[in-house]
Amino acid sequence: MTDVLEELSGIIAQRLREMPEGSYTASLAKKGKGYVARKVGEEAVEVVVASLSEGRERVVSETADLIYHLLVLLAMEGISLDEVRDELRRRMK
Ligand SMILES: N=c1c2ncn([C@@H]3O[C@H](COP(=O)(O)OP(=O)(O)OP(=O)(O)O)[C@@H](O)[C@H]3O)c2ncn1[C@@H]1O[C@H](COP(=O)(O)O)[C@@H](O)[C@H]1O
Repeated sequence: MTDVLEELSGIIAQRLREMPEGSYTASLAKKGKGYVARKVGEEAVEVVVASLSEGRERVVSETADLIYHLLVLLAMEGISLDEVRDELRRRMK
């Protein structure tokens, strides 16, 4: 079974290459890396707020938003999930 993060990263990379009409990823990319970076910050704050006061379902939903936006930012930086996996592996005790 394909890893969902891997699959989503592949879809995001395709959207960034093809920039199709109606794609939210393409619309983010058009606004630039600074905008996407700020979205990652906003989504992170939404995870914090959900965790402090909105319950676990909202935490799961906001975490999914955060991970999606983070994957878009990584793709725009040219960083693969494998690079992040390698870094996590390197620091694992
Ligand atoms: N996983 C996601 C995903 N998670 C969250 N979001 C979008 O992220 C936005 C987060 O909501 P916000 O209220 O923070 O943002 P907004 O007000 O809609 O937009 P802004 O004007 O603030 O940028 C929503 O519009 C969600 O639809 C996502 N959009 C797309 N995907 C997946 O990404 C892939 C490519 O999608 P498209 O680029 O749309 O084809 C597909 O597999 C999608 O399922």
